[in-house]
Amino acid sequence: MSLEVRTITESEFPEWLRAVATGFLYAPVVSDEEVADRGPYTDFSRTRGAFDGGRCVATFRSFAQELTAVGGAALPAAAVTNVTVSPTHRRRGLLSRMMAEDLAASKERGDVVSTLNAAEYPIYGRYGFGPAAWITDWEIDVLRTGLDPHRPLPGDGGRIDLVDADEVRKAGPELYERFRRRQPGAVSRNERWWQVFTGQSHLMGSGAWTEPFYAVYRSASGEMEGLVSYKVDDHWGDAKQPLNTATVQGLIAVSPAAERALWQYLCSIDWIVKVRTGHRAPDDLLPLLLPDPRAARVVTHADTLWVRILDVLRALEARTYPTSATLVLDVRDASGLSGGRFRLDATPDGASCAPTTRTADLTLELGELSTLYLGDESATRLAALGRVTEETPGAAAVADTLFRTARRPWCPDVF
Ligand SMILES: CC(=O)SCCNC(=O)CCNC(=O)[C@H](O)C(C)(C)COP(=O)(O)OP(=O)(O)OC[C@H]1O[C@@H](n2cnc3c(N)ncnc32)[C@H](O)[C@@H]1OP(=O)(O)O
Repeated sequence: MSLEVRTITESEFPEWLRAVATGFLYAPVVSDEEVADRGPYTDFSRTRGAFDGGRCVATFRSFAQELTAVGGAALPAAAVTNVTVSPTHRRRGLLSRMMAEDLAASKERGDVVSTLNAAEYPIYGRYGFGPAAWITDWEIDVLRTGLDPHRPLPGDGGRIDLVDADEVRKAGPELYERFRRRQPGAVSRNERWWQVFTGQSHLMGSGAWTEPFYAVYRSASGEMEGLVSYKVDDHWGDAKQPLNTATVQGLIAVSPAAERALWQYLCSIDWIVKVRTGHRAPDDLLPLLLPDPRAARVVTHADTLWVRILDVLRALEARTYPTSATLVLDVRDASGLSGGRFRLDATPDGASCAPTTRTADLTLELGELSTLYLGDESATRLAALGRVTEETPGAAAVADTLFRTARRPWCPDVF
């Protein structure tokens, strides 16, 4: 029997969610509560499934998102998520079919990029995605930091306050908007994101909810500049010494002072001997905020945000460049959606990009351009790996002066 790939109807949503649970190896049952909870945040015209008879055997969904480009522009993005194919139906091209349909629809809609978090590294490169932002998680050995536990409060006139979930839902979104508009690689959050963050709604497979602690930093003028959510385990040593670990669920700050104050606060709570930071930017201020940076040990370092440029011209014009240069890029895209030869004229005051017949300076696959886009990767490094071809000697170095950024992009969210 042939497999039908199509968008689903609302009445098929419970069966589709069961297929998601199956693909992600969660218990393959879905409660009415979950269906009711997620329905309003699911665009069924962008929710695809593959059906074998009446059974859903593959799932794929995209939703409207904004991605912050270098310089702060909010790019219309199609965020891809809930990608599964049941173990009985893998390696028959179902993912490729659903992806091709969604990418074409997103391009048609006018989205500039597609984004996703890849479960496994080898899956998405073939579709033009490239890893564009990475994360690092640290574990801080609090007793080795060199921070003075007798001075836990910010020394800058600001203050730390514990708040409850209601206040987080009220003030968090505005704080996050300020943060993401200045953070290349950050993505927009919807209302459901805040519901999940504060326990009003639950992600599939996330286990029983326990209420975290929430603390905010307010500057001397009273403005909220930072928010942290953390949970603490209950672990005591045999000799009755406290050995608790605080695990950060999220820490967002719009000033270095807020960042410093919140880490200092976490490292000064009695009984806590370890702080696990959660996903931070690889060049986070954190280790260097500690008198002894070696107290922070890297526990995870991994690609997180994958980007697939849909519209090269608009993507290149939307970001900023620190210097003036012209570069002709021959961008290969096997899908036929986004490739071509483009001339980028960049200046610090703005950039223009247009199709061209001029000889290329660099030839590269779309996925490599997507990897370079947020400034986190070096064209010189990709050229050394044979993944970017220099048609004009020195063109990779020119690309690096244009694309690379002083601070690394960061996407704190998993979606
Ligand atoms: C954004 C997100 O939601 S990430 C979550 C992704 N989902 C998962 O990891 C859940 C478990 N895995 C799965 O459900 C499936 O294996 C999927 C979705 C990853 C792949 O679905 P499939 O329908 O098997 O993929 P499809 O048959 O279209 O494969 C296309 C190509 O990708 C390759 N491929 C697919 N999955 C993988 C993988 N995990 N690792 C390496 N290569 C892969 C296939 O071999 C095939 O290569 P080919 O064209 O050279 O033959």
